[in-house]
Amino acid sequence: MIAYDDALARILAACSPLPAETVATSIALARVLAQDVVSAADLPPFDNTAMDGFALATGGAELAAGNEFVVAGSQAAGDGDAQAVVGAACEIMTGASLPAGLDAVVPVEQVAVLARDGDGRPCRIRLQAAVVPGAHVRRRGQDVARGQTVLRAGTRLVPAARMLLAALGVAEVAVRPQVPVALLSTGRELVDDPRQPLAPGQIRNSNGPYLGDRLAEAGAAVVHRETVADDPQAFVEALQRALAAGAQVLLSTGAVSMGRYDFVPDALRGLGAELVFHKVAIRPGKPLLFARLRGGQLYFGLPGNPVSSAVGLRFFVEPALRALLGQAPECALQLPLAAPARKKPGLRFFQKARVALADDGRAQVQLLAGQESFRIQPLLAANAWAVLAEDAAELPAGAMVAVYGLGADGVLLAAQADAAVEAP
Ligand SMILES: Nc1nc2c(c(=O)[nH]1)N[C@H]1C(S)=C(S)[C@@H](COP(=O)(O)OP(=O)(O)OC[C@H]3O[C@@H](n4cnc5c(N)ncnc54)[C@H](O)[C@@H]3O)O[C@H]1N2
Ligand code: MOO
Ligand SMILES: [Mg+2]
Repeated sequence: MIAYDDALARILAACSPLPAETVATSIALARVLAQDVVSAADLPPFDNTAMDGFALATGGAELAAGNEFVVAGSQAAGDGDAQAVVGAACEIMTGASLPAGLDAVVPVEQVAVLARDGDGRPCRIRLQAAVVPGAHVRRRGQDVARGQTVLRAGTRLVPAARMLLAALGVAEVAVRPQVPVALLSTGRELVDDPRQPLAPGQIRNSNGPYLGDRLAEAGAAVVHRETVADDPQAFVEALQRALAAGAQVLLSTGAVSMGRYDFVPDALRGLGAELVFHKVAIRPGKPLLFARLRGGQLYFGLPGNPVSSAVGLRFFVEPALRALLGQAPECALQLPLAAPARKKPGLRFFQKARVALADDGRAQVQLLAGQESFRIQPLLAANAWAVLAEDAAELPAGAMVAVYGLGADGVLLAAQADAAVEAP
């Protein structure tokens, strides 16, 4: 049995980033950048006004209230470059480029219109408030300067990133491919079809759907999915179908512990795989296995209990996916425990947890009731995983513990720490 940190180091040593591919930005949502994005443009692309009003030349000094201007010209969003009439103001609409020679904008609410032309357009105004140089002007390049690195390799393209790429006119991006993953559920007791009545001794396959959903969020594409009974030969055939489908990472659930039908380790050895480790000093999920297949593919044998398989995915598979996607390892938040806790020393515990706000408004972490690895329901109350160190035994309230989001896909725990939803 090895320690978690050792297990993780061995996994990461087996992972290098998948070769990059170029895709249209329009279809790149949730993909991970393989290269930095350097802006080829300024944003905003030209000086423009933030307010509807009148553009003025201040001459570099504040214009006092009471100043009067003739209004010559009108500039709206979409109009091209314009030249100001010397000494005159220009009517201007939000987003319009600033006529050359003008450097400040006074909002329409802050002027008195002294005269209008035959079409009702203002032709003479008086300032009702002082106007400073640069007022209400959005400068070219104020948001993004040309040549600036706006997104780093390893960044997931969330909607805000795509908004920026769209604003900059970036048509294509170099990204990592989604990691092709196969999902094998083992166990003759498992039933996949929710309409099929259960015979005595049968249960429904709950790990398969959970892992499939989480894998999609974590940047993987499930290329093969199969449920096999406790039959080593059927398992080997399923594994070969997974490889034929192009899987680079294979996950199985079940059949890795001490039982008569826990055939996965031997079946892998029979295929010439290198068993990198089997059994880790953690709870839940202790019988977890990691192997490299003959073709170099990564194999994770996740224990069958539902929460054990979830922990295996979150703390073993997801770090591997991040490495394959060229992403840096995650950092944990450190948050105080809401209540004292006890645990068995020697094992690292991964606990269903809820980050919530205490009365003083600070985030704290609550370890949920029902930590047994067969209990799915507490996962719904959880918004985080709390990790209790190997050497810890008695943890007082307020002790700092490492906290991770439910998935590694970058949801900020702070955002999840909403006090509105109470833990049961
Ligand atoms: N003598 C020992 N027995 C067990 C040990 C041990 O150290 N010594 N470890 C226990 C721990 S911890 C775990 S975790 C499990 C791991 O078992 P396996 O990985 O071999 O998984 P199975 O035996 O196939 O199944 C375990 C459990 O999970 C249910 N299961 C399996 N697949 C699914 C699925 N897709 N959806 C829902 N539930 C699933 C299965 O029916 C069993 O109840 O071993 C302990 N035993
Ligand atoms: O570790 Mo098992 O995963 O406790 O149920
Ligand atoms: Mg078993």
